[in-house]
Amino acid sequence: MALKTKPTIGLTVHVDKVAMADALAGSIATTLANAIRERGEAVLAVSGGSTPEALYKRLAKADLDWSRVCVVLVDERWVEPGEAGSNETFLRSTLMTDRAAKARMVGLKAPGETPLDGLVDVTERLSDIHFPPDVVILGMGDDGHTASWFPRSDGLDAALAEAGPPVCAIRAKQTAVTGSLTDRITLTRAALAGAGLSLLLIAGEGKKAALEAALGDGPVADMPVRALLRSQSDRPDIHWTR
Ligand SMILES: O=C1O[C@H](COP(=O)(O)O)[C@@H](O)[C@H](O)[C@H]1O
Repeated sequence: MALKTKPTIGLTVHVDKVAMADALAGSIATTLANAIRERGEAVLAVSGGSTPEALYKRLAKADLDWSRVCVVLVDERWVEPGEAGSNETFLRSTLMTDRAAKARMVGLKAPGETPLDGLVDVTERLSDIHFPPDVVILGMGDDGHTASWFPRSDGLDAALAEAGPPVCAIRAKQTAVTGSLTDRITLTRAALAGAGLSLLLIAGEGKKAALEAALGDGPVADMPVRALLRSQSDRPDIHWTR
């Protein structure tokens, strides 16, 4: 059961991650099905992280023509599939199972020492994908990053630009909150803006405090999720659970 609380924040609270999954899987599947009916295909952009795991496993069972769904990663660490931290590996073992195994998945890791080296390949890979996606599932870090839009990172301006390429390289700065970070590649705000359904999923008291901070005053560069929270058109629906 989902309870609407704190209307100033606009946060939907769920009792746990399974309840969050049950509450959201239906509207995600319906949005994808509508896109398939209208365009013949649907695009689902997905984040890694621990919060959406139950949702992905639940969504994988949805009665949908998954052969017409393209699943694209929102962001990726610059590691090979199978290596620690790979979002692609996480998605293959959670979402790309059951009925959803028929979907096409587009990962963001390409050959190259760094994300900048791989950018041309990944941009080419994304060239036949319909942007904005029909559904975007985002998470948020304690530092206020979403996707791989890290505070004060090299590449953040490109990530937050309202027009431009769909993907960019990110080199995050090490902070007390995040520790050391692997270089990342991420979809940009330009790619994600205007999605049919945009969801920001967060879990835990720490993330709730981070959300409250992000909803307060301060530079976008300090908590890049603010770029979306302050947007009239691209503000995601926010869902929280313990
Ligand atoms: O670093 C990342 O973390 C966030 C959130 O992760 P969670 O474990 O709190 O759910 C995720 O959305 C993002 O894709 C990832 O790069």
